[in-house]
Amino acid sequence: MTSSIASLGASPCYSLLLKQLIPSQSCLERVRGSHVSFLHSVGLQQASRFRNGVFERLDDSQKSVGAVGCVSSQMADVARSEGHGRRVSGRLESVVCHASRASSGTTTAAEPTINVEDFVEIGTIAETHGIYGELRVRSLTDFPQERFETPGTRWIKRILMGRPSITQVELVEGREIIGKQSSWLVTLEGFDTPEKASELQGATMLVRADDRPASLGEEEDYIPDLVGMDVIIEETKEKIGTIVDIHNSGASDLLRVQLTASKRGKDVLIWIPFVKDIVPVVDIEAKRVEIRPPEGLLDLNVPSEGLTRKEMRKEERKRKAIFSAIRKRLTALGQAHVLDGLTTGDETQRQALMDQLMTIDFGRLQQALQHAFGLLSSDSVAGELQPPPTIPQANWADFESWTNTKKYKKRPANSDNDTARWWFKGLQLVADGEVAVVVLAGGQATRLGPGGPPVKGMLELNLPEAKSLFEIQAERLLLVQELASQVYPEAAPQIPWIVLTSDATDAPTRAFFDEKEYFGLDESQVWFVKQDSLPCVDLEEGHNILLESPWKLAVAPTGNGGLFSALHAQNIVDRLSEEGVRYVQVYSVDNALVRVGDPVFFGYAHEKEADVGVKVVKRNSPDEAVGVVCLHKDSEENPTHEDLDTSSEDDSESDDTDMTRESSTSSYYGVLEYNEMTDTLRTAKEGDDLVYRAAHICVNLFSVDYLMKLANPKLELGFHTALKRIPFMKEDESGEWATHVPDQPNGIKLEQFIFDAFKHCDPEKVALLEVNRNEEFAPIKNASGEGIPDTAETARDMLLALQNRLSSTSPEAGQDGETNSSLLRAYICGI
Ligand SMILES: CC(=O)N[C@H]1[C@@H](OP(=O)(O)OP(=O)(O)OC[C@H]2O[C@@H](n3ccc(=O)[nH]c3=O)[C@H](O)[C@@H]2O)O[C@H](CO)[C@@H](O)[C@@H]1O
Repeated sequence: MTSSIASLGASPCYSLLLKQLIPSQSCLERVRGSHVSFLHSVGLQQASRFRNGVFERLDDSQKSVGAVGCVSSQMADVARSEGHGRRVSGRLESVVCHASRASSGTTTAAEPTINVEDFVEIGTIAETHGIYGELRVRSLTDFPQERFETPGTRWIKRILMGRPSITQVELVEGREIIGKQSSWLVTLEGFDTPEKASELQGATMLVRADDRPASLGEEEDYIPDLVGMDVIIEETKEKIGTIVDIHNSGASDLLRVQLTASKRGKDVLIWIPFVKDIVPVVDIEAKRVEIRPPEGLLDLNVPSEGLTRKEMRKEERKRKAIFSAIRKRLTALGQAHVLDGLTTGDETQRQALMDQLMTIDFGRLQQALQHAFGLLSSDSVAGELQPPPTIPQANWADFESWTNTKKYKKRPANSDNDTARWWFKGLQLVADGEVAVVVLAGGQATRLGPGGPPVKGMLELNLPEAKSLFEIQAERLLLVQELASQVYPEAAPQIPWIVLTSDATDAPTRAFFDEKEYFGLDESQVWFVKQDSLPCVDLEEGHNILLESPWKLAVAPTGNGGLFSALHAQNIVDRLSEEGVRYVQVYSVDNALVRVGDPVFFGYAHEKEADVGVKVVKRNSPDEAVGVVCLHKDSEENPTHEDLDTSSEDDSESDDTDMTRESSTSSYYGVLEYNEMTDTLRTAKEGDDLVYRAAHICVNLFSVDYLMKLANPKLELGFHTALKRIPFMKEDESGEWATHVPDQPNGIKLEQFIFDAFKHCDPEKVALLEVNRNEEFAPIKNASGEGIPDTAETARDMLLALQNRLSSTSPEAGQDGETNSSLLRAYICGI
């Protein structure tokens, strides 16, 4: 019972390989694993800590219920996403094939009832392809050739009328699509038109569980074999529970184990890393695994033995009270339909719905809707608009020639070369630990299409050495740290790199950083911060919340402006301030040329005593999909920097009345987003130039003082609406749940935009800086394609062009400052 799992990540020979039919990365990729990713993956950071090779539980008063709730909610998520909900509940549910089978080509009604558990999932059907009804399938199996190329019988699982329906189909042929993720095009008999094939969009493809794949390798196990196995303590031979599922956290596999009721209380589930050190014996014949749990592992999430019945009843009452408040609120908001799932489904599904409801701030949803529709019903660009006055430029051409002289290592106090002066001031701020960087890597990454990676930052650019966006950005951070410590040798700066993630991107991003060993950065300097999500609503009057299933609300991340509430909720701004950080650069992950930790930007903002910094480039054409920076002279009721001086604590008394004061006039910077601009503004010209030509490239800067000010709830950013096609389920008049896949936008996602935070800053404290688009702006917004702008290919070409241009001016060999100069070039090139 004393073995440590701290060493597990280091030694692949400890690993057991899983061949599995549920989502996984390749087996070899999953042999790593560490306590950090394990804890993250099960969401237990707050309930436990790992120290000296031992899992410790935190303060008894907080941990148990929270941790159990957290895990049960995660369980439910995994169960839903992998379609194993019934397995968890331990019930075999008979599923009657529905009438829809008859309309599905060659589907058959030969079997009146089918057990879901007789099948395993091999893929999900993403979309139709071409005019002959081909279907694009995302592989969930380790045997894709066998499953998607070999003709024969397969099965399709859909949710029809709120229930799983399984139908038989015949695979005619299939072929692989080369891309970042496994994806296959398959043809199914009878589905020979796009219309017919579209009936299967969103469905899951199955094979019978007894349809075993080709032989497994040594020490490889088939996940369906593991489920249901007994879990035995190797040392004592005591049975402690049963495996109910396997979850792949990206970095390692985790066994979900239901503890034996008499031992640990009812329905307690724990996670056990599936690595050889902890699970040394897997006996398929005897249907048992033997484990050697590190101290403390089995106690995670188990209700404390110290928790008295009274305390447990108290917790239960508290939970009921919270839930009753949610019910009332939903009823008052006219959204009580989201509770319908509580009267159907099994216990796990109902629990999942309850857990999700408890995580949603419905008051915030209501405010967001009011704000968004207020904004829509009035003219969103009301008030007087002006382009910004003359914007200073970062002049790299001058800077480059300057760095080729022996002055490079000097620290000019007052250079008349602005860019050089800003650069050195910025390096000093870096050396003194006064800067941090945020990468906006939340959202849903849907625009890169089905072949794209799960997270934009993982996108690899096809450079001479393939590198992901995250890697390019991390290297720049390392370079700028190095450059600062060469000029200030006493310093060894570590710039905090804050990674904004969302529900969709959090787990894969963490796993990727783990797998890539933080790209050479110190793990402690990378801080992950997950943004909130809000429910999506339908377009119709009343704006009902859309349901993904009877037990799951459709939710979406709150836009990149969700950064601010996430930073405050997780105390990041306080932490930055305590660590002496004064400026934070915030940039979009999808810009391949972004100068991460740019000393010029920091130095410039510092010199201007700015609270907000905004990099812009000249807008290419009226049709370019970029927001434009402009100055508003507005008259409205919302508070701006002139209405509120939040620096004084004493303001609190007058706050409420201030909020309802009559409108005032003030000016502030903002960005008109490309899809919110009128044609007149978009195309307005002054001679040959566009009037609104300062394109927002989503590389901004905020002082920590200003971030503190934004914590004032009255300065919460407003919400914008994004119209989307959102598949949903709805109960019809006969009480059956039906899936709807709209072909037109039917729903609304509510989003905050990062640049709306400029509004609360005195324009005098906003420092705009024009940079060269060829050097600093290579956005990746679209999936690759002939003539398509802003793709991985266009970004790669820009990086290579910049590198070629700079290498033609390489410093002379042996010249003083050569090393620094080449580091500088590497920083400027980005590769
Ligand atoms: C709202 C916003 O900033 N729009 C800017 C964004 O447009 P764009 O249309 O790219 O804006 P998106 O909101 O899609 O994404 C911007 C960045 O924010 C991140 N993200 C997005 C949503 C979310 O909930 N969480 C999150 O972190 C994305 O990962 C991305 O890194 O970049 C363009 C330049 O390329 C600018 O001209 C636009 O003004």
